[in-house]
Amino acid sequence: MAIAWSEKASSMEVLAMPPPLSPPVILTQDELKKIAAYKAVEYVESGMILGLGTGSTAKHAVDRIGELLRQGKLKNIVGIPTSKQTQEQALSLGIPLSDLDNHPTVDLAIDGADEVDPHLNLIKGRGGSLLREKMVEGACKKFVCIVDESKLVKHLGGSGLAMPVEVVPFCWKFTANKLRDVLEDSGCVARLRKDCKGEAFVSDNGNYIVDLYLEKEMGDLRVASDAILRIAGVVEHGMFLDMATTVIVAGELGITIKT
Ligand SMILES: O=C[C@H](O)[C@H](O)[C@H](O)COP(=O)(O)O
Repeated sequence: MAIAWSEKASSMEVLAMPPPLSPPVILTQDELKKIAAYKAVEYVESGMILGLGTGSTAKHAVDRIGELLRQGKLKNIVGIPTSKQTQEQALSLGIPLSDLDNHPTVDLAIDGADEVDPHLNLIKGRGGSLLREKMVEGACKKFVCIVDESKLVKHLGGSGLAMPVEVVPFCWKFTANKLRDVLEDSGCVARLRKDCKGEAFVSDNGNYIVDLYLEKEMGDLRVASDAILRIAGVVEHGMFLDMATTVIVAGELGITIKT
């Protein structure tokens, strides 16, 4: 039985996969995402107000919730989508939807992440949905994050991929330069995210995304978070600190649940 992480955790549960068949079954990354998502949906109970995450992992969870509703195994669910994309998916599956104005407290949210550190801090937003995700997941009693093992990092930014920051379009270069300056000690490079046509990517909220690439660790994440949020022009960043209550990791050797 393998444990994906050896770092400090308040509790850890490792669910062993059956002994490997011969020849061993190699699961794709998408199959691992689906395994994590289905496991998370086991936490859903009838009558819950549910935060519905965004991205290729969360999509499996939303599909599964729709399936269980159709089968009558779940009842009276109200979904709070974290993006227009998830809203469309949920509507197509017949999941009743609402919003935070009408349901300011959410029982449970299930969502993916781009990076997970050993303390369950996350980077999210590489799909561009970080602001609504942070609002919905910040309103949750329980936030179950679902990832395949490729998302595990020793420290946030450690994958070498982007740490997204949502900014207002007005003078975005000014804001991007301020972001770079604030994270100068981490060797920060700031780039405006572009869409497939080479135009500025526009979020569901009409904002731009500046992607930060870090050569070194950010140090104290709370300090970095506060410094970023103090920049006029920043709407929100993709660090989700102390928000996930559970992380379900699917890997080749089984599922690991960290709380
Ligand atoms: O903006 C996108 C969201 O934060 C996603 O939850 C995150 O990027 C993970 O996406 P995926 O499950 O597709 O890797």
